[in-house]
Amino acid sequence: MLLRPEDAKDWFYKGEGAANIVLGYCGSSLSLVGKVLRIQKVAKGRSRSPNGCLVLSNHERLVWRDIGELVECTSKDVAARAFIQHVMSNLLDSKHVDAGILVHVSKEFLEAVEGNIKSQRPPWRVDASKIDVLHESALLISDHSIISGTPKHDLCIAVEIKPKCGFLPSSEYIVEANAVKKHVTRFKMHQFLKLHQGKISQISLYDPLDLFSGLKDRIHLAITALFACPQNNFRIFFNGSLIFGGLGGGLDNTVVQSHKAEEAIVDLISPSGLQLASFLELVAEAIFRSGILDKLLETQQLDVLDIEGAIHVYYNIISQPCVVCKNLIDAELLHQYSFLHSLSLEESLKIVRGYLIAATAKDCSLMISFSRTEDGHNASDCNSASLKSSNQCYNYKACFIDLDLKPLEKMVHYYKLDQKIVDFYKTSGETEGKPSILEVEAHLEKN
Ligand SMILES: O=P(O)(O)O[C@@H]1[C@@H](OP(=O)(O)O)[C@H](OP(=O)(O)O)[C@H](O)[C@H](OP(=O)(O)O)[C@H]1OP(=O)(O)O
Ligand SMILES: Nc1ncnc2c1ncn2[C@@H]1O[C@H](COP(=O)(O)OP(=O)(O)OP(=O)(O)O)[C@@H](O)[C@H]1O
Ligand SMILES: [Zn+2]
Repeated sequence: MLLRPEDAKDWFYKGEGAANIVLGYCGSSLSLVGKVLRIQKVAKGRSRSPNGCLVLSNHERLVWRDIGELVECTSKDVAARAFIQHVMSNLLDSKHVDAGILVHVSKEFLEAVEGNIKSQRPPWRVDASKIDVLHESALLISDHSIISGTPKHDLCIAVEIKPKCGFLPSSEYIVEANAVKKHVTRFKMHQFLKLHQGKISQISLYDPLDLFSGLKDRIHLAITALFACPQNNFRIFFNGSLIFGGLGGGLDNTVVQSHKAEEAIVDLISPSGLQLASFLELVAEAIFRSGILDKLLETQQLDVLDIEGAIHVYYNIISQPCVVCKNLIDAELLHQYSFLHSLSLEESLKIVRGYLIAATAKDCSLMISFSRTEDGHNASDCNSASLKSSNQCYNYKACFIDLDLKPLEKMVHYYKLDQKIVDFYKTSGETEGKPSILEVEAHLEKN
């Protein structure tokens, strides 16, 4: 399949993250109805790697050497697809993962799309990046914000949740000074840094440990907190269009969040038989029943040593002196880390592979779409959830998105960011259950 300039009018802007733009389909081709197109972006002013170049570095090819299709990739799309298909899909269950298929896209098609969607993209995203028009392929994926086959007269509501890390690390390689990491979630600590950096205007009370708890009431609590402060962790779609949450993947550029928006959501949702509160309850019910987050948590826990351990092992792989150990004077710590540096290459590769897979699992999103069951019958590929309060049964379908491979060279960034988050939390975060100065300031500003 080749998409030509005359096809561009059938694709509309659906959203974007740091690396990709996602388009929805509004044309009439049966093979495209119910699909989205995920197109790669390139940072403005940054040159792209020429076609034909291997996507992975030599060290990355070592880490992923068991996955032949991945190591030989000369296109990011092919690599993304291979990683999802051969790694993430096995871990998360293929029924919740769609690796997509590659379609050819002409330069003229991409240029036409770029022109059509420009006004809908968040300005800061337009300033930072554009569609990579020299890229010859894009990924065609099922649109997870709708349930295909939903009768025309019925409605489909979907949520997108970016759960982030759902466990507290317990690695023995976490230094005593950072012991707080074992008690406070990374999400919470990161909130304080983001507030300080002006990336968010309010601390979210969402607790990933609630969402991953496996307990219905705590899951419900988490969903309610996400709704109260969605940032880039929560969105609602109505018949495939975003009605609540931030457009463009930013942290705090929420398009619909006012009280009015809440009313609008209620209006929109009620024809499907749901009120807002029941809808949030239904989301919690689906997560609880499906157990879909159990596998995500297991995959996140492939990060066994925490970045404070994995960073040393990373230096084994790239065969360079460990920058962390170089700056250490504590003999006991040096001794502890010398064990990590004595690991074999095979053991080191396994640890770093696990860390990178876990990093993908900590950053992906979950989309759950709902429609009413017709006469109590389930759609063939859906599960169902019902609400005690309304006695109404709903079909739902849950899928993971954004399962991209993280670059090996990001390990150093991960280490630095981790230290920055903890250091900042220790100096400015909550102390002994009392709100921090930052929280108080944010509260005062808001009121
Ligand atoms: O490091 P984190 O936890 O802040 O995660 C980054 C995300 O920030 P978040 O805190 O979720 O707002 C960040 O999200 P935003 O761009 O802020 O919406 C990206 O998902 C980034 O991944 P990548 O660089 O695009 O591969 C994410 O980077 P990775 O750490 O997943 O590589
Ligand atoms: N299969 C899909 N169905 C429906 N909507 C989708 C799908 N894939 C992506 N989207 C929408 O497009 C947005 C951007 O997609 P995605 O997260 O894949 O981009 P990204 O650039 O890889 O993100 P990141 O910033 O995490 O790297 C998502 O947040 C979601 O709202
Ligand atoms: Zn070291």
